Amino acid sequence: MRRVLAKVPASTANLGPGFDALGMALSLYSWIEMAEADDGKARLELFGKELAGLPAGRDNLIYKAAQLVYAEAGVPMPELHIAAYTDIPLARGLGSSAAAIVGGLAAANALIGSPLPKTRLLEIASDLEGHPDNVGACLFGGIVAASWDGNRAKHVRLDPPPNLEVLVAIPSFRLPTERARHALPDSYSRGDAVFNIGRSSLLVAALAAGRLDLLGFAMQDRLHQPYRAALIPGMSKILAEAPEHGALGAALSGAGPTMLAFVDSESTRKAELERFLLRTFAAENIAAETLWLKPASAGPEIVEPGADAVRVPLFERIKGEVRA
Ligand SMILES: Nc1ncnc2c1ncn2[C@@H]1O[C@H](COP(=O)(O)OP(=O)(O)O)[C@@H](O)[C@H]1O
Ligand SMILES: N[C@@H](CCOP(=O)(O)O)C(=O)O
Repeated sequence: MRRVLAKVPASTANLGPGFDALGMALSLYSWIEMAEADDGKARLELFGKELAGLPAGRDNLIYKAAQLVYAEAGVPMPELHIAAYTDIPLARGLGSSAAAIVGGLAAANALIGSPLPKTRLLEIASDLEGHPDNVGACLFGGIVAASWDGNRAKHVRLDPPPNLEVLVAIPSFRLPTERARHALPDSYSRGDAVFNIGRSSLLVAALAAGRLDLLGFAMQDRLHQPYRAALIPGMSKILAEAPEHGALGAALSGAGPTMLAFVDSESTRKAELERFLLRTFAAENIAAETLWLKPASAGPEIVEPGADAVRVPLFERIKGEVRA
């Protein structure tokens, strides 16, 4: 029986001004193991505290994504055995839902011999997620600029500049993306639209050219961060003052509540920046943890055991650690 294991990266969407358009994959991962059921019964095993309480049947996001691959490929849908574990905290703006979707799509596609190109997986993923930014980064790795018209998605992937490190401050509370989208207005002034077009275009060019000195200016946003600030105490102060504490630029990660700062890997001010982020959240009575991450250059990596392998050793080890 075939069995595959997908290692899927986290992602940060928007990067400030690139609302629903820009994303970067991050070195924090979800693991999804998938096989066609030999006993004809659907089964989903969820490991670790993050996935506790999520649907454990065909209504799970991973399972739904897998079903779409079989349907699109015209392959009869078998029952699936799926096991999942994630280090990506849920509903914090680090792309856990994108990782579940992309992992489900990539694993199912690999199981049936990869009939669907990744460009088509991007369209299916954008449809499920509702926007192409973090699914794009999760699928292709690196930095992705993507545009989706509700049917077709086009993207360009950039290698992240060398020397770019990512500090995230992750509050302990969850903020579902859907709720954070409801805080946004239905229309914007021409001034705000022009502001964001300028910053977002400059940001993509700066990232492509390795102009890290421009990030502070280019990451400014008027389309979503100002409206979400009320949901995330401390956010406005972090955006305004992170550069004074050594950040190249700062943004709300995705829909939040995680705050992200880009840092030059050779900076001598990393500890100062980390203290500033934690202190700012603490002043608002928000417990938070920091993580130092790197841009992840790869999308889903598929590990396929040989025909005689019964289980994937790596996933067994992860599950063993989680169960212990
Ligand atoms: N492995 C998973 N299996 C099923 N659903 C998941 C999984 N990972 C994430 N989700 C769903 O995605 C939701 C979080 O998505 P969202 O609010 O967009 O935040 P983010 O993607 O930034 O973590 C979770 O509450 C859960 O419903
Ligand atoms: N462009 C979306 C991105 C949401 O990312 P997530 O990781 O928070 O799901 C938005 O800003 O709503």
